[in-house]
Amino acid sequence: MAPMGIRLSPLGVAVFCLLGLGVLYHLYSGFLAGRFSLFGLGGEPGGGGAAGPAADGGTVDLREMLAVSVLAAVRGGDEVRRVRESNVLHEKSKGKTREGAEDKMTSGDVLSNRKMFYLLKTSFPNVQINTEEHVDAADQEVILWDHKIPEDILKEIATPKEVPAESVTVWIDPLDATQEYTEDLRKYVTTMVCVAVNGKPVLGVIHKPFSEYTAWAMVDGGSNVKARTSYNEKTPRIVVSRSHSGMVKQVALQTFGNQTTIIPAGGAGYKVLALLDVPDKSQEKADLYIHVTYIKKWDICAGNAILKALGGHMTTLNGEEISYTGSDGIEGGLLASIRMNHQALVRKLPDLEKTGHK
Ligand SMILES: Nc1ncnc2c1ncn2[C@@H]1O[C@H](COP(=O)(O)O)[C@@H](OP(=O)(O)O)[C@H]1O
Ligand SMILES: [Mg+2]
Repeated sequence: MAPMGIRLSPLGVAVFCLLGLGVLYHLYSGFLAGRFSLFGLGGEPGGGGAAGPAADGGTVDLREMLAVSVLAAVRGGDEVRRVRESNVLHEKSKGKTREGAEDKMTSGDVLSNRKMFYLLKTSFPNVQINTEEHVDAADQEVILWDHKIPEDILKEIATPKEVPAESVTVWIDPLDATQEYTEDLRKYVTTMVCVAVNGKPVLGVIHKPFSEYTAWAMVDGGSNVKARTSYNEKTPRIVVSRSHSGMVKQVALQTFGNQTTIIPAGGAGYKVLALLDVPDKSQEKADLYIHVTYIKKWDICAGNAILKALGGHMTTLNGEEISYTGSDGIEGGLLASIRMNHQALVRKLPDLEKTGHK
């Protein structure tokens, strides 16, 4: 008999205990989940005060992401140079592009990809990374970043810029201009990293391994590269693909007239650098970059971010902004310009669907 005349039935006690256990389980599992999400980030439990989406993957600092992206592009570039200098490229075809060109891959692509991917993945485990080449999970490499931000970045970008990790998509091109790499046309080759936030290109790094030149920029942050002082809008020099050209020459001449100079060149990274003030002697200069065939986001995201940071534009030929999330490909061609009236250029260009110039 219980005190004060209350009788406890065995069933009531069992239900009460079960309810108590349920409440304890609920409280404790929430507590553990909170701790693990913080440890996954390397943060201190109880510190920070992050809210919203940060509860899942936490935040990342874009200035740190820029430092690691530059390091990744340089380390990948070292592999690209080493393989080229060894003259053993192990060239393979991944298949054909829609237009029937060989889609090539070499040991330079694979080894650079491995370095770049794991450096970024180890440093920022919670962000989505999309890369041109397959990553072999059985061939992992743990490369640790020393958490040093180079002086030139600190000088341009004075404070950290935190964004939710889940808003970030990284695009890696471990070797742009693979076709030209196999032809030993070294000046066209670049390695690239791009960081997009909510699909918008925000950080871009383009590295030329054979000239050891690196261009980087952050939208609303800073850059180590500038636009040139003048561009020819009337009869522009137009840089175009030499190996995936489609009807680009016809489109350019039809739009700007026969006085326009066409510069065929390899690599989307190289072609964006052609629009900027780049000290590298091997770099040709152009006023516009036009592409009409299908292209992938890792080829263009870094150039798009750099142009945007410097006040320029990269859009489809219809003038639409490109979103760097979701699918890999871009269907509507490309127009890249800086210090020009981009929308006026878009209006000048023919509609490729109607003219059949795709
Ligand atoms: N029609 C197409 N289909 C697939 N990839 C294309 C393409 N046109 C261009 N590209 C890719 O975009 C990059 C720049 O091309 P281009 O030098 O012709 O301007 C190259 O990247 P990779 O060398 O990284 O493969 C190339 O393969
Ligand atoms: Mg590429």
